[in-house]
Amino acid sequence: MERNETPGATQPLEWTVTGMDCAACATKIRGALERLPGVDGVSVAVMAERLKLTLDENQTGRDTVEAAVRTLGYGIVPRALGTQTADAHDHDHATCSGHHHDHDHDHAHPPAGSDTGAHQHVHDDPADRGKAWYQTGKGQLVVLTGALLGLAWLAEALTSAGLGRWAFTAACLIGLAPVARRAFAALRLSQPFTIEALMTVAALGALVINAAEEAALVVFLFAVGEMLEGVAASKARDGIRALAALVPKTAFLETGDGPQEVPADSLTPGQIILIRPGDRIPADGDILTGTSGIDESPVTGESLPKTRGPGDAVFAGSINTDAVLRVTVTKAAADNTIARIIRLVEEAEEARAPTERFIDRFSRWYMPAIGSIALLVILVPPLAFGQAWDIWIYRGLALLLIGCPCALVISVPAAIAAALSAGARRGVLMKGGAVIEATARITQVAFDKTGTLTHGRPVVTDIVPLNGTPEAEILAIAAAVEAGSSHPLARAILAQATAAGIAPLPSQDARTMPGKGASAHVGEGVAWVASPRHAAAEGALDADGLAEAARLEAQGKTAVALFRPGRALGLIALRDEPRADAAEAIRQLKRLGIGTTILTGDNPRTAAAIAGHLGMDYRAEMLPEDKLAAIRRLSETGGVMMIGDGINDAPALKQADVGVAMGSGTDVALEVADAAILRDRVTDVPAQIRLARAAMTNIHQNIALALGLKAVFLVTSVLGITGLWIAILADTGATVLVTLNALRLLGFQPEERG
Ligand SMILES: Nc1ncnc2c1ncn2[C@@H]1O[C@H](COP(=O)(O)OP(=O)(O)OP(=O)(O)O)[C@@H](O)[C@H]1O
Ligand SMILES: [Zn+2]
Repeated sequence: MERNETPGATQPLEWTVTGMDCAACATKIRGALERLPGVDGVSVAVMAERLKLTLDENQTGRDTVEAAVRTLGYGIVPRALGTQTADAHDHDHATCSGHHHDHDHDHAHPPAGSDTGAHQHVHDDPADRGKAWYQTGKGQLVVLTGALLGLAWLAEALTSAGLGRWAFTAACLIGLAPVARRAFAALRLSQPFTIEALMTVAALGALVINAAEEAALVVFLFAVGEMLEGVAASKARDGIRALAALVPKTAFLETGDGPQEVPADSLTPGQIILIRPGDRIPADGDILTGTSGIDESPVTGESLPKTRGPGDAVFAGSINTDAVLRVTVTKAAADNTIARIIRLVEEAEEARAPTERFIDRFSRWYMPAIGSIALLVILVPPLAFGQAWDIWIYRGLALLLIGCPCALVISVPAAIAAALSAGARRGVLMKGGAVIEATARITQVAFDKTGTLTHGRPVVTDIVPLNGTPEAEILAIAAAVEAGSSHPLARAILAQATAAGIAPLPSQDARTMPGKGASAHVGEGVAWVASPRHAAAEGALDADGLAEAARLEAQGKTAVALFRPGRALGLIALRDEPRADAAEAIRQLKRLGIGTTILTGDNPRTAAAIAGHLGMDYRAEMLPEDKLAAIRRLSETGGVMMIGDGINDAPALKQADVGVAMGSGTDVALEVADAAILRDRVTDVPAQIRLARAAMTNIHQNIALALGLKAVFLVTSVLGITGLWIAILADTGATVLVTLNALRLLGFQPEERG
């Protein structure tokens, strides 16, 4: 293993424990590490099949933790904070770019932020990733125990009775050795109740009561189960990781003497790259020249190519379909959108759902409880009722194997990992199991209007002069005021001024009043662009002006007033078209039994026009704090989801049970909310809810399946109907069934059917 000689010794380190295929193992190690004496500052997160340790850089603590992990029979590799496992360095090159600029520098360049290439290689390769099943440790145990079992059967068939029994005993002991070693290691860390311990006791016990053949079979089946579980668990995770392989390895950098091929992860913001038609885009950037169709399906899940031209943003991993583009790089490889999506989903897999935490606590007493019952079953009938020891020891041992909580422990994380991947591949990102659970319980969805139900690209439709102000002057002053604002209305007004060839006047002291308007010092004094209501409240808009604004608003437009102290200069009307699929989305939500409301800062007439068209409730003229209060009130009656564009709705998004940011490419969208919808599709809102509901149904099925099977075999074991190998088969079977069931979610189609 490679030690992490990171300078800056006080930095917390992330270590990844490898070689674990089973969430139950992970839970066990976490238990052990959390109770290690003399180690502070360790935080442990269980991921699908590995464990992430974060510990303060403290040499003794580090050594203790490392030693403990190794004693338990696992590997441990450092992972410096800020790096990610998302990079595709070890992935199959055949799946990359397809355009053959594969070069030998593919492996040479770690992304910015990782300290050496070697680490990259190490932590991108936890234990057995990418190996065929027979090359993994668990696979080899299966082959070994299987071969020994076969030999033992052969020995029994071909030779006299005695030899067969010895062969089975040998097969059992050899296969059991690595398992027993881990059981003892855990015991030393005061973890007596582990799966390995259960297995070891059961197999040794079976040898004692002369059931050598069955003991060998049990060891073999245990090995098979562990391996299958590992294969299935890594499937759930690979779905999202494969995205990274879509970013090409190299890029054509524009240099003084022509284009030069360089590694994609050496690109830095500001560089200019050339992208040929048919190539995948190697970096996030803005188009400098060229107009082409861009297929963004890997990033946003949107399969229809969109036409993008100068000034538009493009994402790494998208496909440039028809023309040469020159693109200015805006993000280094490590924080391009696709890397952030992958990192987000990986982190989301760590964030445990409430159900998962419950299962965790449950399995902590489950194993000891079953262990005690097994002991009673062994002791009571022979001692109290003079029954034969053999029979009851055998039944007790079978019961012990029932105590294995694998299926239960893996039931939740497997489903969650699969659901997160299924969502992410469609551009619906959810930050963890808790978000999935909350989404499944939503009864109300509140929409912000601008940029969510509408395109968020209003255009100026009318300019109404007041008090004899010329139109050109209205635009010039309004544009000057709005130059300091990023509000969609402000951008529309600036765009209109540019289109009319009017330069904004110089301005100073620009301010914005959230939910009301903007102001600045322009020319002779201060000027405002604000809602007509605010203009009237300031005494600048008279009854005639208000009536004129109302007339525009009744047409579904948004009117703003340009005014100076006590004097209105004009009205500007803007129109923002509803998204084509908004009505369909609202209809689908209703069919899911979910109430819908618009919460908008816009005026009631415009809001009514859109709400009426879409068939939903509305609340208008809401200041940001009113939206917050409205969400709070809605959440008294059930789960509330708030959909916003992630910029000015941050408080409301936080307040809601599930805050969803909508809109492709909005940087904040990925960070601020509980979930993000990357394609501009309102129908992804009902899709997200359907996916979450499907995930919860899946989780409940899994829990019922795991507990149900255990309950059945608990009874049949006590009654002596089923024996040792059925007990272990039931455990393995349940684990595999549960994982396979979870994997169904990977293919879930959240779009409404029929
Ligand atoms: N920069 C601005 N320029 C002009 N008017 C503004 C500006 N900011 C806010 N307003 C006025 O305040 C009103 C409310 O703004 P707010 O940003 O809260 O909501 P909105 O963007 O219109 O709609 P939604 O709340 O649905 O996103 C706007 O309709 C507009 O009349
Ligand atoms: Zn198990």
